[in-house]
Amino acid sequence: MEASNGHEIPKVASIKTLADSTTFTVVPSEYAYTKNPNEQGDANDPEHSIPIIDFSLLTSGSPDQRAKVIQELRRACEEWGFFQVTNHGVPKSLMQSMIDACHRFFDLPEEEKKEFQTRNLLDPIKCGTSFNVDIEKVHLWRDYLKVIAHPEFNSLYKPAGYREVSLEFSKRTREVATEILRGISESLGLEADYIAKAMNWDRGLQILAANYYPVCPQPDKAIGIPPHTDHGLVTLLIQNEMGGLEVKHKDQWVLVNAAPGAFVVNIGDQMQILTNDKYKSIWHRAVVNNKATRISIAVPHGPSLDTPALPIPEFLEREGQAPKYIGMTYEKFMELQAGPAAYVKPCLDYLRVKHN
Ligand SMILES: O=C(O)CCC(=O)C(=O)O
Ligand SMILES: [Fe+2]
Repeated sequence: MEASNGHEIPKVASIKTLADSTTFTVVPSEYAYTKNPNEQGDANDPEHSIPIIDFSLLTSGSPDQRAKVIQELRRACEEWGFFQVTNHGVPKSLMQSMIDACHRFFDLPEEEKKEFQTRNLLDPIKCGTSFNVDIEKVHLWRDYLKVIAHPEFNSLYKPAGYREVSLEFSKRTREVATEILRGISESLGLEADYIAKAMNWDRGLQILAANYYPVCPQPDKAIGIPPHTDHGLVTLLIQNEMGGLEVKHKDQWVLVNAAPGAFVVNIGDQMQILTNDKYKSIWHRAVVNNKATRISIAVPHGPSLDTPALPIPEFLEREGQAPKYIGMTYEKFMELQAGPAAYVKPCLDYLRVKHN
């Protein structure tokens, strides 16, 4: 970027560099973000805990057990849009290795990360800081690394071990996501593979999106990721020992206390479209802390890029509903979400059918 006097304006440094470089006692003004204290949920309220789905009963339970879990899944999707998945069979050690590999990437010297800094949304590998430093008003206390793992597997060649670990992690996570999608399909009264077929899941997008949140001297005055919804069908998330994911539930922000080794799963925008608002894509955010670096890996799974999601006809017919959304390819939708339009109103609102 160039200023009017022709001088280069330095790009915003990674927040890691900034946080490592000085002993900050205050959040720099470019990062100042205010949260509404009245919306903070009570962390001790037992009601404020996202539902737990026992994955083993989906795949190897008796038909009765499976039917019961599908009911629980339906309730979790309707009432929360977020749930934890336990007993999924992905080894804790693999999850930990994936977090460690991403940590080693963020720890590379800034010079070595530069080659992966790009602005193009769908580049197979990209790293950067904040969200959209060119247009945003407030910078986020977060660096990221996004690698597309499906339909084509991509990988970094450094740090050592990243390729092997991310290949195994992306495969195993995708298997879990596929089963969850089957369960969600059934919970809507459809064939288990209905959504996968309609969304061209075999060519579907899977992104390994790692977030790095350094220690912040004033956690209440900055934000890791502000309120947003995820663009895909379902996102599966893991994190290191530091919490920070908050979910908007009944107008309050609820901190997700995930069991160690569990996946945190949430419904994305494409699923809200398919279900004509029955399963909503829930607002969530990442807060930062003043104790230790937090790393999360969000793994959004979506349709193939050329597939437009539309409310499911069989579902509409059964519910006697008119479609609430028009179609847009997943690629166009992602572009919309990454651009200035997303600051004007939620992206789903651009697709809502207008009734006169
Ligand atoms: O770090 C987290 O817990 C949330 C990450 C997230 O929401 C995202 O990457 O979309
Ligand atoms: Fe998210």
